[in-house]
Amino acid sequence: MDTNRGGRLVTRPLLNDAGFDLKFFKRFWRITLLLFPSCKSPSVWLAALLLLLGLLEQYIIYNIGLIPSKFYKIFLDDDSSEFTSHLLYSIGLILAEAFILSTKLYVASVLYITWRQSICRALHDLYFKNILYYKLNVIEKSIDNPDQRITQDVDQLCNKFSQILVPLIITPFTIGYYFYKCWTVTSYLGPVSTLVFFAVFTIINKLLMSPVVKYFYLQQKREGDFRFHHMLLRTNSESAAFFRAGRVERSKANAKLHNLISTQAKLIRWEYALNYVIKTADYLGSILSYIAIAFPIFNGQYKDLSSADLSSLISQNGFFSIYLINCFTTMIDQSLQVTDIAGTAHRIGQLFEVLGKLKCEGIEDNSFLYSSFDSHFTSEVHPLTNSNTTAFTLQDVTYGLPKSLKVLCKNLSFQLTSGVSVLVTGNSGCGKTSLLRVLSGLWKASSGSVNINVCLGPTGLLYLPQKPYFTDGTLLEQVIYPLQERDTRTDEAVILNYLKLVGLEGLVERLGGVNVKTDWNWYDEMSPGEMQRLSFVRLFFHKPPFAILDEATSQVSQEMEALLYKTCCDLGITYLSIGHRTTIRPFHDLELQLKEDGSWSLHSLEGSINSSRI
Ligand SMILES: Nc1ncnc2c1ncn2[C@@H]1O[C@H](COP(=O)(O)OP(=O)(O)OP(=O)(O)O)[C@@H](O)[C@H]1O
Repeated sequence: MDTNRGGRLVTRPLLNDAGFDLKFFKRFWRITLLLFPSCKSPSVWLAALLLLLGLLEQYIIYNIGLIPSKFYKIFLDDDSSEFTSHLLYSIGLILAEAFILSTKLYVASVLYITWRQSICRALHDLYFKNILYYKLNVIEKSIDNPDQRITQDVDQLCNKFSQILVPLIITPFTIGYYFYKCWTVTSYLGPVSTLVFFAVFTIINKLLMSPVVKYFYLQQKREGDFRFHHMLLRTNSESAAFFRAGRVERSKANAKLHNLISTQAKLIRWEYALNYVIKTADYLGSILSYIAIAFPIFNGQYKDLSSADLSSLISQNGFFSIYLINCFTTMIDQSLQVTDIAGTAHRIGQLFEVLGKLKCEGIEDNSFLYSSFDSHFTSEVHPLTNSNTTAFTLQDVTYGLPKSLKVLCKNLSFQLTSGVSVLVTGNSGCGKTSLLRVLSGLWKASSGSVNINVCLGPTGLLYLPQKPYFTDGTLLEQVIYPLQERDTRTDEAVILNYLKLVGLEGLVERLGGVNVKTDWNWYDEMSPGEMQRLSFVRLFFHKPPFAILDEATSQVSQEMEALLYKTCCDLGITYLSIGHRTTIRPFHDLELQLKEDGSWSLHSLEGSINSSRI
């Protein structure tokens, strides 16, 4: 069951989603190899240490369990000399147990973070390779919520597995041992009655658990819906306030709250019944050992024992039988946990599989960091040495929506050469931005060739989208993006000048400097026009020979727009822009007009120099 198809709810992956098929085992094996990459890896040593601590813990628990029986014997024998030594021995055992327990928890936590780091890194290596993150999130929709799989599922898997690993190995042996111990005291009665008792309560528990689990996950879903509604309003509170939308928002929030509360009420009722059964089992379990031992005592099997020895034996048996029940309970808990772990491992394995498949498909990314190749999209990355470089050439390119037969543009041929800026026009939805996606290799052209001769990125062809992208970090980090400080020499004075040029010096004042640490969410702190101006500062800072401007000035005034285009010209940046305003036409040499029927035309802005129609 996956309650998170919409990407905003908590998921509890269940094995039902996966199924125990060959693929499942392959995925599980892949995760296991990541958890234990080699015999000498730290996780193997940590797991071995954990196992050793688990065995020691069992030994100490056994001895602690026998402490009361020994005390009974000491008191009934009136043996004061033994009392002190047994007391010291008991305190020693308890201290040792406390030490082992906390060390075990510590080692399990270290193991958990080691595993989390190695799985997340392996996923990051694939996810951030080229543009796989885009492909997976936007085009390849075969798996849900990759972000949740990386951030939550990996965490759950590592956390649960680190806790369960040792009990999973040890519990079958402890069950066998305490079964035998019970048998030696009460013959078959003790172990069999424990087993029957356990089986009966497990069945009742299981019957009551089903509705509790169902309503628990429904509650999680409703909780998510409720929170999401408040989050949506928080993010868009200004727009809602302009609408004076308090009444409709309140009624929607109340409807979500009502759904949540009614589910919680049902959950509470089922939990009431379940708790009643659990408490009954707890207390009945504590007297079960007396029922089992009553038979051999009343049958005279222990009539030769002194009162002290008999009390001691009764106490011992109490411990054996309660611990046996405890072991059975642990085993059931483990089986539930194993189901969860298997489901989560399946989801993570699936993500690895899809990323691996996409990687093999060879998504192109000739950014400044990487360079690769595919049949429709070729790159010959070279440094720009002369002023007549062609940034890209499109030859007979036909493109459409991914995984769809809808064609947006047919047999398009044109190029972007330095000094000749191109304006792309056309009605909304005709495929202007899609052309940029094809150019950048995000979408594949269905036919024709796209030759990119420069690096996609700040040293070759920089892209400025309509909605600028800002990451977290300082103002300087926004400007130098997608480079990092270690990749480039940054001159704060230059950045400051550009900020002043576009009228953003106020930002520096608010932040206290260009490179002052801030926890700003940049989208909340700036107006859309300011974001676009800051985006241009990024362009001016990098001064690439070519730029793609996708309605990058739609939110600024015409005066500012003219200033931004003029500065591009002054800096020698040749651009391909998309824009609707007629005022930007003078800044371009050619117009590429896209039509809704898939045809196109290319002409000089002073007069047509070339045109084609299909
Ligand atoms: N990720 C996507 N998956 C499928 N279809 C998409 C995707 N993004 C856009 N489209 C569709 O592709 C078509 C062209 O979109 P595109 O963004 O290229 O239009 P546009 O000409 O830039 O429009 P506008 O001027 O409004 O920005 C539209 O019908 C749009 O719905």
